[in-house]
Amino acid sequence: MSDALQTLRQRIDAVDDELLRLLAQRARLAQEVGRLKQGNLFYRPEREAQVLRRIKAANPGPLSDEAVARLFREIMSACLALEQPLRVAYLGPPGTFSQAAAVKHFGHAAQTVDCPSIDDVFRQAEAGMVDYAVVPVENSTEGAIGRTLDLLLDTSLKICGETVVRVHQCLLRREPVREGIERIYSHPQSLAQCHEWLNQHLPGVARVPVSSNAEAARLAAAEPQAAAIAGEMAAEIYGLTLLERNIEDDPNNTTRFLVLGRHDAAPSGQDKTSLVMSAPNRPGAVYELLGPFARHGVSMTKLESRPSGTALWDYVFYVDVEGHREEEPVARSLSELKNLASLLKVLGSYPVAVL
Ligand SMILES: O=C(O)C(=O)C[C@]1(C(=O)O)C=C[C@@H](O)C=C1
Repeated sequence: MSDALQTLRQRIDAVDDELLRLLAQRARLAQEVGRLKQGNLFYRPEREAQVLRRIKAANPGPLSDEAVARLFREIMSACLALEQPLRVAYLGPPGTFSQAAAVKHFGHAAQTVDCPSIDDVFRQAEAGMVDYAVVPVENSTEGAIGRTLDLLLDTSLKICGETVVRVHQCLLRREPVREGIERIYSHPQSLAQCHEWLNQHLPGVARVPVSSNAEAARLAAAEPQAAAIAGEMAAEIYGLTLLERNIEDDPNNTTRFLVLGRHDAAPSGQDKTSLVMSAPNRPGAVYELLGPFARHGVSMTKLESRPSGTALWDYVFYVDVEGHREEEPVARSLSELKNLASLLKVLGSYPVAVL
């Protein structure tokens, strides 16, 4: 080993020792916070968002803001696990983008619990079998996830966070070559998202829709002539070779997930409030529902309508606005809306996704 290399590695070792000492100091402080919180909520989404935002703003480089935020996410995850280990339900099986979303939001110290359906994810959290739930709510190419919106209408759970995952699809196979693939398994949405790539690179190969990308990976692991389209994490879990990365036709393909718990979040300084409302059946009623937000200068970031499920042509509106329900402009808008809407349910106020 050259002298220069040896010296640099010695200096890295010294920095690592110092980092370790500081991490232990941070973990002990978090334990003290945990003792103060006894009987209260341990997971504090607003505080975590503030820590990550502060770190990104203070980042001197050369690591990217994203990289330092990911590191601090894991540090907080490990510190929180000392206070209270968390269980988080997601739409399984293991290896789905929902699991990636749960890990991205809570870090690797949280225990993720796979559920067979979105209904089951809600049920597990409602019944207190898990502490939090992570559910997909919208995709940039496919639009709203209807089942999640429908379940939000009746649940006792509150939205306490959001996270956004870039959906990068990969071609996975047991054999390390592209030749000889006879069929490709994937979720119908993923097959659709990779339509052009498949036409160009694997024309004539049968596309077989299955219930999830992870299920596709599981099947491909058992069949030498098959391949799967799934996320990178499925390759490791199911022992497959990653033949091609980023084969989705739209490179910005993104899914937004909601974090649900039995509480929402305190104001973090940069928040969203989600609500669902419906208008009485008379001319101009829907228009009037939007008035309070306009009058109080509250920006709307999403408006989605769904059949109410009660009467024909009766709709409910899912709305996201900027700001926290405890902050004056949103609070005033909501109190005016109470008199205008035939249904008004605040689904939660929560920090805007940082990572
Ligand atoms: O500040 C707190 O309330 C803590 O418990 C500490 C800490 C952290 O590691 O910074 C850990 C968990 C919480 O979700 C938020 C922050």
